Amino acid sequence: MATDIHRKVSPGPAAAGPDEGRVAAVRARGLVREFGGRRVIDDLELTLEPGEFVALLGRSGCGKSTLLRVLAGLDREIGGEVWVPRRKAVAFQAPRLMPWKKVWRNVLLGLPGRPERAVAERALAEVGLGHRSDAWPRTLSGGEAQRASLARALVREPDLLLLDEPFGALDALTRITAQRLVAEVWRQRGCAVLLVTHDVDEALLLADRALVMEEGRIAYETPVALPRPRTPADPGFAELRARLLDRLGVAEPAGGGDTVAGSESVAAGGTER
Ligand SMILES: Nc1ncnc2c1ncn2[C@@H]1O[C@H](COP(=O)(O)OP(=O)(O)OP(=O)(O)O)[C@@H](O)[C@H]1O
Repeated sequence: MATDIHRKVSPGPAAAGPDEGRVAAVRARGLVREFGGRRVIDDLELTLEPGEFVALLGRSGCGKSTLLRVLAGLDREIGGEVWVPRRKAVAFQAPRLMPWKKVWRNVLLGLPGRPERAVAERALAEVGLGHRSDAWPRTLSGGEAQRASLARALVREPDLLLLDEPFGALDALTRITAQRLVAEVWRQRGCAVLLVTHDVDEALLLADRALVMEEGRIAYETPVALPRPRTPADPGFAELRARLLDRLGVAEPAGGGDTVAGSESVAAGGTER
């Protein structure tokens, strides 16, 4: 059914489709993924600019993880066209560390050549885990394991970092620390990030742009033009949260921020696609 569009993966740090002169970190055109004849991704269009941080929201089962796997090159049974940079890395909700390898060896897992331990140690230091380099994965806390997983992504020097609910299993405090870490890594590295999350606040704290996926497409998007660093108390945050929750079909609890009344203002600032 599908053409193997990964032949079109760009060799450079960014991806440029033949239709446009501009470079982009991700470009998907008419992307389709079917499972048993059911279209989970259905004619999806998506562009990420180099260095852009984009959050992808959507109801459970709408196809977010499927899209991420396609962009990561883990799933090639697709139709349509995708351009992604060669240097890309992915981190999942479960850290997926090999229990029989020490942390630093896990970080280097799958890297081509024979990278030196110092490469792993630099990435571990970047995520605040330099002191656990020699540890076994089972001795790490959930937050530490997730940071090791992020270090494993960072040693790939990605131009595109794909994050699939990386903080989903963390407790609230650890999650805040992990979010700040990702914000800092992104600020320092300047790579494009696509973050799948169920958490609207997380999307608004981190992203330049929030997308809502519905029935296999990007159905809605809104810029998040708030100064950084952000907190949920920032002016404009509550309105954006209300707008996104509304678009996701979730009502805010009574008293939960300055709700947006009426469909006109809900649409204001965002774009239906
Ligand atoms: N390998 C597969 N075989 C068959 N169906 C699949 C496969 N992978 C995903 N699906 C189906 O595709 C749909 C989208 O799944 P996906 O995991 O992408 O959703 P999601 O938006 O990430 O969901 P969640 O937010 O719950 O993680 C689901 O109905 C799922 O059952």
